[in-house]
Amino acid sequence: MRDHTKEKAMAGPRPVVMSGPSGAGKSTLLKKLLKEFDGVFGFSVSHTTRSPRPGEENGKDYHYVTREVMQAAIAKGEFIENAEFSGNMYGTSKAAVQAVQAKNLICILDIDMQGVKNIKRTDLNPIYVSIQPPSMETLEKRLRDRKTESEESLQKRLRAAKVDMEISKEPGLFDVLIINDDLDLAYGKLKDALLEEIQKVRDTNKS
Ligand SMILES: Nc1nc2c(ncn2[C@@H]2O[C@H](COP(=O)(O)OP(=O)(O)O)[C@@H](O)[C@H]2O)c(=O)[nH]1
Ligand SMILES: Nc1ncnc2c1ncn2[C@@H]1O[C@H](COP(=O)(O)OP(=O)(O)O)[C@@H](O)[C@H]1O
Repeated sequence: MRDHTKEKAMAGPRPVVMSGPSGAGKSTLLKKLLKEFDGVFGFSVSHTTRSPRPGEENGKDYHYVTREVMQAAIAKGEFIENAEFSGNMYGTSKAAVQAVQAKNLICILDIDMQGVKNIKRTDLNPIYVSIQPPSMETLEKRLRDRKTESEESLQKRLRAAKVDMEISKEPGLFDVLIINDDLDLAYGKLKDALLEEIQKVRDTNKS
């Protein structure tokens, strides 16, 4: 039998996939994590064809590209996964994940349900975390209060959210399911779920 121990160790820490409806609080939670655990987590910067929101930075929140550029890159095999969400393209490039893993950090991917299903077919072997809102009403309120979406975009996101919330119940799809009601409580649960990996990275990077 081949010894995979070394290969696994060389592959570094397990990535973390965060998924859940738009407006559930994924960005809020992962930003807290990146801030508190600087030098432990790194964000996989996706590509998207949607326009940047005020305050978002190219290369930090997303790589903002045209559909043509994105399609060409996908055709060249540069993406691990890609999906169409609410009328825009989104995708994780191989380079985005490699950039984080090269630093021996836990790579966080913020991806939709199609992304989750496609990542399951790869050898990335992440921890799958689902972030869910307490209810559709709360989700709608949060999305409206965020003031980033047009009415049309908001309705598309709410429709996608209903589907997401149903599929998320599928047994075995996620390792951890967190209801983001009280933010501090949800963040505490997220940290608890990732504690073991956090400790591993700290131990490895210390020595
Ligand atoms: N499959 C996939 N989904 C992504 C990727 N990047 C972002 N998403 C998802 O696309 C959806 C829309 O993201 P965004 O436009 O930033 O809106 P927000 O979730 O409302 O902040 C969310 O469900 C994200 O998780 C990606 O690289 N691949
Ligand atoms: N636990 C919470 N309680 C109240 N508001 C929240 C909570 N978590 C996130 N929010 C707010 O809800 C909105 C959606 O959160 P966001 O992180 O952008 O979601 P996502 O990245 O999943 O689309 C944001 O305006 C955010 O500040």
